[in-house]
Amino acid sequence: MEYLKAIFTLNVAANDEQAAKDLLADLAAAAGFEAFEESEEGLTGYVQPHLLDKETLDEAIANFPIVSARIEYEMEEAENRNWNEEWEANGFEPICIENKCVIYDARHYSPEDLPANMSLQVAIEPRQAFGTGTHETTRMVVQQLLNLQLAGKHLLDCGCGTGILGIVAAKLGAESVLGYDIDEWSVDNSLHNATLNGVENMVVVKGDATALNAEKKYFDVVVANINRNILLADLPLWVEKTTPKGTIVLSGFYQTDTPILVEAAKTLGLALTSQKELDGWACLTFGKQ
Ligand SMILES: C[S@@+](CC[C@H](N)C(=O)[O-])C[C@H]1O[C@@H](n2cnc3c(N)ncnc32)[C@H](O)[C@@H]1O
Repeated sequence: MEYLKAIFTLNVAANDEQAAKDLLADLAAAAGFEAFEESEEGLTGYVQPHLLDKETLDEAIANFPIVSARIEYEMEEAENRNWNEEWEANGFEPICIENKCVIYDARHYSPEDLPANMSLQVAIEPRQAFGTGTHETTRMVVQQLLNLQLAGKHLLDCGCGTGILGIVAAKLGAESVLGYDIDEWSVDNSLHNATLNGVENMVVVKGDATALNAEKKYFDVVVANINRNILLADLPLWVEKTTPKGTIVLSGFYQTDTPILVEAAKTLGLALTSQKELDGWACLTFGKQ
C-alpha cells in the first residue's frame, strides 16, 4: 500500500509544543492521517491517498487557536508499513464502557483477567485497522449502541475498521450486520474479529457507500464513524437505506462541526435525538421520521 507523506511545521513556544503536537495529531486523524513520526524533517504524517480529507485538514489548521501550522502538500510516496506494529505487539488495556461492556485485546488478555461486572465482553485484535475503543469516537458510538434496543434489528456499519461496532451490535442481539470499509485490511480484520467473538451474522464488504446502491435491504440502525466530509457526502444514501423510524448514529468529527451535520441531517428529514461530546469529538444520533 502506498502512503502520502506530509510535513507539519509548528510555530509555538517550546513549553507549548507537546500540547500543540497532540492537538495537531488529533486534527490530522480527523482528516484521515494514520500515523505521526518525529523525523529530522519535522513532524511527519502519513495518509493513504484516497483517505486524505484535505478540506477538513485545511479548515482545522486555519482554526487552530494556539499555533499556526503549515503543511507541505508536495507529498511523497512512503513505503508500505504497519504503523500499529509496535502498539499491536504490546496490546491495549481493556476498555470499559458504561459499566456494561469491556473491549479487550484477546492476544494479551483472557476473559478471566477482565472486570467481573461487565455483561458484554468484546474481543478485538486490531491489525492495521482502527477501532478498539481507545478513541473517543468509537467509545461514544458503542455507548449509543448500548442504549438502543437492537434485538432483531438490521444494522449497517459504515467504515467498519476492526468491525467493533457491528460486533457490539450483534452481541446485543442485532439480527444481521452489514459492514463495509474502503480499506482491505479493515475488511479482513473485521471478519477475523467477528469470528473471534463467535459472531456469525455479520457480512463485511470492501467498498464505499456506492456499494449500497446494489443493496436491496433496508437497515433499522446505521452507524458511521468516519469524518465530517464523508459523513456529509454519504448521509443521503444512508437515509435512503434506513427504515422509517430507524436510527442513524454519526461520529468522527469535532464538536465545532456539529451544527453543519445537524443542518444537513435536518434537510434530509432526520430529527436529532441525542448528542454526546468527549474531548472535543462529537457523536450525534438521529431518528428518521
Ligand atoms: C475512524 S475509523 C472507524 C472504525 C470503527 N468503525 C470505529 O468506530 O472505531 C474510519 C474507518 O472508515 C474507513 N473509511 C474511510 N473513508 C471511507 C469511505 N469513504 N467509505 C467507507 N469506509 C471509509 C477507514 O478505512 C476506517 O476503517
